[in-house]
Amino acid sequence: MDKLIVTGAGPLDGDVIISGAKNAALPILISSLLVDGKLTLSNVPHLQDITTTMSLLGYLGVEMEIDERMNICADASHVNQSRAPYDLVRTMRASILVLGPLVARMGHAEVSLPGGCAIGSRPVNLHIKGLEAMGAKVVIEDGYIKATCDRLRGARIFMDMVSVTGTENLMMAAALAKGTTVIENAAREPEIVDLANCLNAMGAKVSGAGTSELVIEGVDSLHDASHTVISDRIETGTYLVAGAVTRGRVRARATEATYMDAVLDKLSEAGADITIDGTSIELNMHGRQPKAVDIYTAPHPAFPTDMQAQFVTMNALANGNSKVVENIFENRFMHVQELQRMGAYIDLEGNTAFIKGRNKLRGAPVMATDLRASASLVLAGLMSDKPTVIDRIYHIDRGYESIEEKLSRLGANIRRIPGHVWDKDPSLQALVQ
Ligand SMILES: CC(=O)N[C@H]1[C@@H](OP(=O)(O)OP(=O)(O)OC[C@H]2O[C@@H](n3ccc(=O)[nH]c3=O)[C@H](O)[C@@H]2O)O[C@H](CO)[C@@H](O)[C@@H]1O
Ligand SMILES: C=C(OP(=O)(O)O)C(=O)O
Repeated sequence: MDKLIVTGAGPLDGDVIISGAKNAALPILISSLLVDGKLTLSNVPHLQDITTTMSLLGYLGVEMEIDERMNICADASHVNQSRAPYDLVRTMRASILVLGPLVARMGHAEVSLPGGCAIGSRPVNLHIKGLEAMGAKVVIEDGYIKATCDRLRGARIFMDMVSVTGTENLMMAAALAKGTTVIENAAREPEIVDLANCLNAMGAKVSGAGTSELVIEGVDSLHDASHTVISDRIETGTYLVAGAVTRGRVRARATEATYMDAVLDKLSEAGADITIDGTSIELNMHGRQPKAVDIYTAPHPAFPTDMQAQFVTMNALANGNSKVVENIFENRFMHVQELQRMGAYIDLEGNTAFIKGRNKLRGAPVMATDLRASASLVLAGLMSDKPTVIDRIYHIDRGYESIEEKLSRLGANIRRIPGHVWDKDPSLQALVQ
């Protein structure tokens, strides 16, 4: 297995180009299933999750062309499968998003219960309840969600928890339903708005995206369209925190500050100078140690759970004490144990991490347990006095495009060691003895 080795190398300084948003690109790519024609996408990030989604769509009969700049043309004219097997959906949570489009388009879907980051139990009851309200008959058998319906019909759906993929699944299903669907307590994330914009470009009638009431007037069919995926606000936030942790200066380019109020607000509170100029966001610490900040995760526009782990690392390296409360997922503190191995002072009590900041951490062999946890370990390695060897980095490759190249360009000391090189090199192995 590949590993990352990160060694502290002083303040980061430079520009980083932000990729398209994973969590927008995945539902949008999957929305191609709704069209008897072509969806052409640009600004798609080069990530393992995109490859996984393309394999799944290919299996379902979507023909795909991709160029070297990651422009993807998905042609779903010949979709001939409505079963998404375990092997293709087990590594990625977003695979559940084929459920709504397949029932809407084919009248039938069988989707294996999905995997993804092990950050909580992550049920899909709201996806199922919403489809049932639209007239689908749904059973769970042998690990598969099996849904059937001749034609979905519009319905009034109340989501009793705010669910991002739940809202997306139902929005896509409702686009081809007969009649009008209203989703109450819908998620308001920028990725929801991006999906709605893409669906509307295909001829759907979605309004209210970005508010908690979505109205979708079903249409009989959708048509060819092109769409550019929005920038990744979580990748942006991660590089800005890298700048904060190392007391440096990082300018994130090709991004969008309006998606990021909660995160930018906390970085300012931590003592960063933040300058927004068009599609660039610059963070400058002027050599200062960040100040500890309290964090409470909640659905957008509040502080995103996908930035919690990175802020735990920042607080572990900050001046002062802080608490970080995780309100979305019940098991999203697995990075804490690894950060403790690196010398971080963190006490965990239920869904709250109590953190006492310190100047530096100590490099250690650590294990990536999920996507953002992996990022938090890389950030910790940037301020450690010995090499940090991060194992199981396939998690990070799900969501960060070329992370070692982007960080190296900012001045970080980070190397990817392919598994076969690691296995044959005792000097590398000595780093974890
Ligand atoms: C591919 C993608 O976009 N992933 C994001 C998406 O995940 P995902 O869409 O899976 O997360 P949800 O918004 O659905 O989850 C929010 C909360 O609702 C609960 N819930 C959800 C669905 C359901 O049917 N029943 C239920 O109880 C979940 O257990 C969780 O406690 O939003 C999360 C919250 O911002 C992010 O961390 C993930 O990066
Ligand atoms: C949790 C995440 O991804 P997923 O929902 O695909 O597991 C994430 O992007 O942080």
